[in-house]
Amino acid sequence: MSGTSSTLRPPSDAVAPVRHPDAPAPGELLGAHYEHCFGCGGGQVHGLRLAARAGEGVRITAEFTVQTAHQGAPGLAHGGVLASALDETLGSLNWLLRTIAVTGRLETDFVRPVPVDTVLHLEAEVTAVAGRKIYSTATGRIGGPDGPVAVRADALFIEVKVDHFVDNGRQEEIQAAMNDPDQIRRARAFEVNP
Ligand SMILES: CCCCCCCC/C=C\CCCCCCCC(=O)SCCNC(=O)CCNC(=O)[C@H](O)C(C)(C)COP(=O)(O)OP(=O)(O)OC[C@H]1O[C@@H](n2cnc3c(N)ncnc32)[C@H](O)[C@@H]1OP(=O)(O)O
Repeated sequence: MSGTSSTLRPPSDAVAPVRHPDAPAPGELLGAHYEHCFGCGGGQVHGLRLAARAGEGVRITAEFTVQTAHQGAPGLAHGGVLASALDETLGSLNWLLRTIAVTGRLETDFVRPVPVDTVLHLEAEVTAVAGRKIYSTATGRIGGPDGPVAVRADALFIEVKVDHFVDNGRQEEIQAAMNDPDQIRRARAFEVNP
């Protein structure tokens, strides 16, 4: 059983997404947008450490290995962790648009159980853009990149300015990020829009 709510259907004035000319080349490993991100950072002991790669057009591929710390039922991945992996993969599409956007809505279908130690092969794509609204979709397959779909999601991301983080994040981490030239460089990679 699956279905997408009407808020995730692009409006009639939506346009096709455009890959930014300075987007990472297809095949390029994207790296973390923030070292302490639960989804992609290396600084979180139980984080997903999801590794995403730029694809062709406005597509991303990513891999994530389910760890013992990610269990819900015995030996099986927690659904919230799988939703996080989908969310992170969809968030990585920001690199291709060179736009900063955050998840407004995420709808997930859990199709097959995902055991611990499984490599989840994720793929995401921007489907449409309407003003600040970015529509996207993702799948997670098990047993290989062409294996059966275990999870899938549709999402609506909303474009924000860097102020979204500066104004709302805890001061401690914001200050540390602002003092980190590498973090500033990564934030700029999203902000330079023509
Ligand atoms: C020096 C510092 C350096 C920092 C550097 C950082 C670099 C970082 C780079 C990259 C980061 C990428 C991170 C990816 C991580 C993975 C993705 C996540 O998990 S993100 C976390 C979870 N998401 C949130 O925490 C959002 C919380 N929500 C909000 O903040 C607001 O609600 C926000 C920004 C989403 C929208 O608020 P509004 O006031 O800006 O805009 P309004 O007017 O409400 O919405 C705009 C349009 O979108 C629709 N909309 C908004 N939310 C919707 C929803 N939930 N469902 C349907 N439509 C929605 C509205 O109906 C409106 O549509 P109409 O223009 O009128 O057609």
